[in-house]
Amino acid sequence: MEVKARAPGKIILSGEHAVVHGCTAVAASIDLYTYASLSFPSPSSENDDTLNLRLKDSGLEFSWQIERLKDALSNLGCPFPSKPISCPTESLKSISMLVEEQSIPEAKIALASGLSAFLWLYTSIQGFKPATVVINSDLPLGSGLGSSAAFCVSLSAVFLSLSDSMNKDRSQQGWLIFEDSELQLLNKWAFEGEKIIHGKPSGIDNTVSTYGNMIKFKSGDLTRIKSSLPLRMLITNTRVGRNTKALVAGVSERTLRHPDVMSSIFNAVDFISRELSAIIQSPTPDELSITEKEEKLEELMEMNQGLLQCMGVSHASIETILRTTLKYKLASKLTGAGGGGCVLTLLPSCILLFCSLPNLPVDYHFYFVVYLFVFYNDRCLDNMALRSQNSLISQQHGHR
Ligand SMILES: Nc1ncnc2c1ncn2[C@@H]1O[C@H](COP(=O)(O)OP(=O)(O)O)[C@@H](O)[C@H]1O
Ligand SMILES: C[C@@](O)(CCOP(=O)(O)O)CC(=O)O
Ligand SMILES: [Mg+2]
Repeated sequence: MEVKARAPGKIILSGEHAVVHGCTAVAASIDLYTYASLSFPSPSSENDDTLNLRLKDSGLEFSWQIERLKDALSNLGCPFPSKPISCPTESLKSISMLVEEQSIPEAKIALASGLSAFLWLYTSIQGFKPATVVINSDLPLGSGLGSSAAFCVSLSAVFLSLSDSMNKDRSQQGWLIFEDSELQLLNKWAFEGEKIIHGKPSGIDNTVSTYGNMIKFKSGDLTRIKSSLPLRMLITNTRVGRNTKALVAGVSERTLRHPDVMSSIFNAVDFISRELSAIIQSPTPDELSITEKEEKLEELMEMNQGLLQCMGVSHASIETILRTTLKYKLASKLTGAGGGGCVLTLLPSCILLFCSLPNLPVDYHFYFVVYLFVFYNDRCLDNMALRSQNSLISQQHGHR
């Protein structure tokens, strides 16, 4: 028996970091996914006493004897899929030891927190059953596109879909449909995984990965947003690696040193996100033309970037991209935790109009923009993949 699920990455249009401190942020899912599959061994299989995790992108494979897992995590008792709880400190210590025993190569040590999240989610939802889990991803890891959340959401989806908490009757052509309460449960579990990777996540990344589309998020509450104008964002990867946990901790330390200043900065970001979401949602045409709306969005993105600099999360590589795009009168901001990672650039409709002129190749604007970013770009997306349905899909093959 095998179950598969996928969960998308995201971009944050405004409000990263401030959202950790209770302010509003706006995020959208993107067309890059993390894929997870779970299979249980047949009774005659050789792998019936191990839990295996295969990370296809890094070419690494990890394996734990079920008895070893039971010894280390004996205090957990029965699995509790319908009651997401935070990993207790004692269990996290035991899990860290189980991860250390795997001797991860030094260059890939950042994966350790992902492995810990995996072990916590698996043992809490599925208990101590032998299984094989395979992961692969379109997303660059540690680049601000929410790979950690997509990892936790796709894992929670496969683990829950084979647990008693799922109603298996609601399937369409082999695809299991998650109803609202099940999505909520899965989002809560994914948040617990994110906590292990990030330390203090706001929950925006796992929420947008679970529900798809575009969302406004504040203090754990989500509001779905429908954009009334075609927003196109270029995503540029600086390829400077960084770690969200350290950046979030750095902002919290700065907040302790300068509480009043930081509170004003967060407050300003809150206003930016609220104004940005209002502009995105306001009907077109209204009193503002598309161009006027885009100009406002550009200004808000630039202001948000300035405030992120004040929080101490920009980076020389990000500043280089800001300067480069500014030469072409394009506005940019970092997305995600910053410190490297990815930068967003709004592609206004005047560039897009260019490509709809007769006799111009359809992809003209795309190549034009790619040309601008050729030195920096890892991946160009000309579309934010605004999804009309849940982006989570889980497919069952056969039955146990
Ligand atoms: N496909 C994956 N396989 C294993 N671990 C992953 C995967 N995707 C994400 N992770 C975990 O998440 C970490 C990156 O998360 P983070 O620093 O929050 O950056 P981002 O979420 O922006 O990509 C990785 O170092 C790893 O621990
Ligand atoms: C910085 C933050 O706002 C977003 C982090 O996103 P990412 O892990 O860099 O993709 C943290 C959070 O909201 O949990
Ligand atoms: Mg992350």
